[in-house]
Amino acid sequence: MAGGDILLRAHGVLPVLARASPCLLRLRVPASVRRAASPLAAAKVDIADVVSQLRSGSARGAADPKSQRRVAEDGLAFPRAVTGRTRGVREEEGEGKALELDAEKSGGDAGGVDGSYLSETRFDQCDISPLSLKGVKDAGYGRMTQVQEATLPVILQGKDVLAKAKTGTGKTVAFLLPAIEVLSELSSSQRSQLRSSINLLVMCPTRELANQVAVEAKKLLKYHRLLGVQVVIGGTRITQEQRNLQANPCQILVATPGRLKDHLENTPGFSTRLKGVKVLVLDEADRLLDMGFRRDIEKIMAATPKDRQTLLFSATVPEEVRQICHVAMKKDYKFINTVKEGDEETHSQVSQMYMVAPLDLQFSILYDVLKKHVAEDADYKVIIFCTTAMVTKLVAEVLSQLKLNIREIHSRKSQSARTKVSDEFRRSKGVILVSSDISARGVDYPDVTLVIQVGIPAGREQYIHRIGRTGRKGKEGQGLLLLAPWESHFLTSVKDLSVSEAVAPSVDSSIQTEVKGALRRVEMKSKESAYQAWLGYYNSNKTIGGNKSRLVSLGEEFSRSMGLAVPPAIPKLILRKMGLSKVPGFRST
Ligand SMILES: Nc1ncnc2c1ncn2[C@@H]1O[C@H](COP(=O)(O)OP(=O)(O)OP(=O)(O)O)[C@@H](O)[C@H]1O
Repeated sequence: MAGGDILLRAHGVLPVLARASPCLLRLRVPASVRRAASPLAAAKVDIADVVSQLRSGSARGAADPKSQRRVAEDGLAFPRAVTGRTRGVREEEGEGKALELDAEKSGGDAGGVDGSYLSETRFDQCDISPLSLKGVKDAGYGRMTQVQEATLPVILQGKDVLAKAKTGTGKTVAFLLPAIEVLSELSSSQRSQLRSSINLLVMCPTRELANQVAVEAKKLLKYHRLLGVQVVIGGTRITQEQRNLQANPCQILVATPGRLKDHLENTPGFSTRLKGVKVLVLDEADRLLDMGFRRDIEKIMAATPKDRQTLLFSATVPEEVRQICHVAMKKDYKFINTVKEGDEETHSQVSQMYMVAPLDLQFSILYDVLKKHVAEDADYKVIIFCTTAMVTKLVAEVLSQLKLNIREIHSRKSQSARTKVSDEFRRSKGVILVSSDISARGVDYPDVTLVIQVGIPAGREQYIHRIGRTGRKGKEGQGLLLLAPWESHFLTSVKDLSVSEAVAPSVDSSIQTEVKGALRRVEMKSKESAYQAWLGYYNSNKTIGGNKSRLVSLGEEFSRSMGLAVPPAIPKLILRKMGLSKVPGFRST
């Protein structure tokens, strides 16, 4: 087999499965090699083959001096010597033509194990106030990240900005810092006119993310005595928030859309306060502008002044968002894209694998992969993403029964439980977080070693955001997407990313026995709820939900994977809501 055909990287989940020597696992296949072939087109590679070729040096990994040089050229392993503007940043004005900035000089990835996600520019070389600079220094930031360097001057010019940059590369500071500068430069007469108004409004799709943004804002505001930040999020008592908003009105508000709309409709004086908005930020803009949030966001935007400055940030900007972003921004907005053309939207230092296995083996495979990962890395920190809240609960319960150190987070948990688990996971190592998509975007948990996605992700963007919980700030990470054979069509939507196939391990019988025992100990109620939620999720999937009789048999397969011989009955009302009441094969209560 030619070395160039090898797509499996030598670090990641793969070695766990291959039981390969750990020293080999640090070898890296450069992006140029991975890009040279389509991962999905590649034949399955025998793991022993890969390991032996890497050992003999015939595989084009970083062990080969030539490819080491190539790695350096790609900017993957060594810092690039750069001066001036951020390399590879594409700036585009409104609907106008793309402007390539020094694109020919740009290397490969914006990320790298050595910190090359940072630009050459230090914060103290920028036009920011001494108060902000002191806050930035205290936060421990010396050099700007590439997205910060690229967006700061444009935002300070007062332009609306749509910015795209890879996950974990500092987008929060990129919008907060210039927005704080805009506020701190308001003259004292403007300030007194705007008294008690909200001048910076940041919208986030999840509560955890809103809290995190507020924490980052507090760091930057440390020396800005006149500016304060508040958070309004769902799941907390609105009356308490109303009292806080009244007793201590702050100029900066971070919010989730539903709760903000609630305040707009029910909190006296709130809509007047929004008339003072100078800067509006949509963090995870593509998510906020999709159908789930769009109505709330439009209502909120309509309550803020038309001449505000608007900033849209995300790691993914699908074409549909480009089409509709004029709804939020002025015509001459700038699109700043720090993901170089032809580069992948995920990080090259994250090893991405997919594995296709039947549902009834997936709990055993999951347990096997986790056990090996835990044994290999004492500092393991894993996130497992599941399709729905109730499936998340079930997976967490099964894995807890298997004596793994599990935490569970999803929308059916109380907000206080969510906050507790989130804070604990942020601080900890040696722990596995089983999560629904509430942790998919934005949340910045340091040093996540492995992200596992079980079942088909809601879309390509969600896959990218979920995998982005690892490999942050240039660190290495691993990702595994576990699919059933009938879910493998999803792979076409990530075919341009370096997702390589890993062969499912042959799980030994002792693991299967342990898993069966664990499944028996999980309450029937959890299985019933997971089954209903699972059906709801796949029923609304365009490809799978289209064929109802197939959905019945897939549901039976899922229920068998939970150890049930017969699928649970479903309340009539729920079947009706899912549009499944007339489908033969579902039992109802
Ligand atoms: N200039 C900097 N130098 C070093 N670290 C930084 C810098 N700016 C931000 N960070 C840190 O980088 C981490 C990632 O930042 P952040 O969460 O804003 O990333 P992001 O691009 O918004 O990611 P996502 O796409 O997942 O939302 C945070 O821990 C943040 O404190």
